[in-house]
Amino acid sequence: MSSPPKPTTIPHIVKEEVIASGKWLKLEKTTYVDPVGNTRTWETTKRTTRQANAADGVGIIALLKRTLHKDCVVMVKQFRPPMGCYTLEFPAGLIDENESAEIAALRELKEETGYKGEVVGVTPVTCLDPGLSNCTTQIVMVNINGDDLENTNPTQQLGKFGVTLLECYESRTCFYCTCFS
Ligand SMILES: Nc1nc2c(ncn2[C@H]2C[C@H](O)[C@@H](COP(=O)(O)OP(=O)(O)O)O2)c(=O)[nH]1
Repeated sequence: MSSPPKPTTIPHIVKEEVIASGKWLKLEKTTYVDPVGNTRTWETTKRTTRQANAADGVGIIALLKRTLHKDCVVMVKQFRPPMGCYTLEFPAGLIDENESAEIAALRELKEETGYKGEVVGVTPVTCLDPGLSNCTTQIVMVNINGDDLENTNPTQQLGKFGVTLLECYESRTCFYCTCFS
């Protein structure tokens, strides 16, 4: 005879204790009740910089549009200390205090690539690595008018990002890309 099923429980957080804290990140021990009613703990990382009611950061899918060129997705190459190597990424950054995702995206795009863009869409807040961290992001879609004089010779404000353009083979999708710098 099988044992009777445990009653289902609404999972919830019991307490969050800080184990270690730095300037940018903290490690917490999260005590929670799981969906079958067991009390358990989880090791959780969080950013210390999170603003109330906002995602931690933005990721920017920026499409460079120029006459007589295929559209290009703008990527940045940068050295990432946690990886110990260079990575090729969508431009991204943290949302500042009192900043919207849209404004943060245009600011970060300008800083990292020199391009001035126009927001054409933004996703809801989404988590990034929920088994590790409560970090969240919003993906912001941006068009760049590459024919605009201020976008013909963009200069980065921070000077530490390598800007790479991925050319779109298909005008409607950007899944098949070739790389030139
Ligand atoms: N996780 C983590 N994040 C960091 C650390 N130092 C800075 N950051 C954050 C702050 C910025 O939003 C972003 C880039 O920092 P940075 O390279 O010092 O850039 P910047 O201050 O030159 O713009 O990363 C750091 O040591 N760890």
